[in-house]
Amino acid sequence: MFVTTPSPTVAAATDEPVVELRDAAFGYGERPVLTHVDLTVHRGEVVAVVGPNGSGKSTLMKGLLGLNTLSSGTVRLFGEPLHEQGDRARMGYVPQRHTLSASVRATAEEIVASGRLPRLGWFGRLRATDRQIVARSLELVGLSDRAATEVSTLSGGQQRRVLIARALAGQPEVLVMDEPTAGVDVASQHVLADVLARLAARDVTMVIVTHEVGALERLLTRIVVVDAGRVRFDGTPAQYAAARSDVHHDHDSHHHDHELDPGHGHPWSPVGSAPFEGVAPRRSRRA
Ligand SMILES: Nc1ncnc2c1ncn2[C@@H]1O[C@H](COP(=O)(O)OP(=O)(O)OP(=O)(O)O)[C@@H](O)[C@H]1O
Repeated sequence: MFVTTPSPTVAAATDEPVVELRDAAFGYGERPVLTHVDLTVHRGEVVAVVGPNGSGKSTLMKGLLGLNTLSSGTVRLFGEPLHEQGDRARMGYVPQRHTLSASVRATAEEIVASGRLPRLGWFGRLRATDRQIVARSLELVGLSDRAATEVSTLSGGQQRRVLIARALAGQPEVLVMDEPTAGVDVASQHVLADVLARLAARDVTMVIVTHEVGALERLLTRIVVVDAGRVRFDGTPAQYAAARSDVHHDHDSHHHDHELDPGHGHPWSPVGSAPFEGVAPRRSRRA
């Protein structure tokens, strides 16, 4: 309900995790891609999930949305087992590399309105409140003035923002985003970071797969490192920076492995761009 009425009272009333994974294993067929995942997300947190290409980040996101096979362990959403979760709209999802095809002939407003579908009543018609929520979602991503624009004429960054607005229109309680800033120019990345900061200020819980931690550092409460199908680290940005500098120190003196380095020298790696230098310790959660 954050678009019209942020619900801090709900957050204050319950300390129950919104997402809770215990020893979970996820995959697509017989063999799990990710194993032994323990992850707890509380209301109001902004969690970045980082790691090398192919390490299992998207698989983790799909796993907590129930979009792939849970082969062992448990996933609980809002205190209930995943498969008993009746209201799927409580989890919003912005999938990876999803842009709108050039052949889509629809305005930004129409695309965002489609995100309202899970919330519509029997007759499936947009009511005045739905239209207000659609308008508010466009406003949150800074695209009110493009509501009537054909999406195919928008830039890649603007299209990503339309897709975020579409997810917001469903009024999810948790927003799961798979690389929302990937493939857009630096200026658009900053605009997207501002959009996410606005959502964080409204206590929207977010789990964000990203290769550009630096652009989001000011709003993160936690960083989770996934590598080779396992969660290797889970802590605050300050703990992450400290752990990484320890590992690097060890490496400099003893040539140890870069256990916490999600980049392993990948060009996108936050390592080297010093994303966490000088970041003050943050609340581990907002709620
Ligand atoms: N639909 C699928 N069916 C089978 N295997 C898959 C599927 N999607 C991903 N995989 C495999 O799961 C592993 C992890 O992939 P995943 O997409 O989760 O990694 P990632 O960390 O998100 O990578 P990237 O940073 O490149 O997006 C890879 O070995 C990949 O080939």
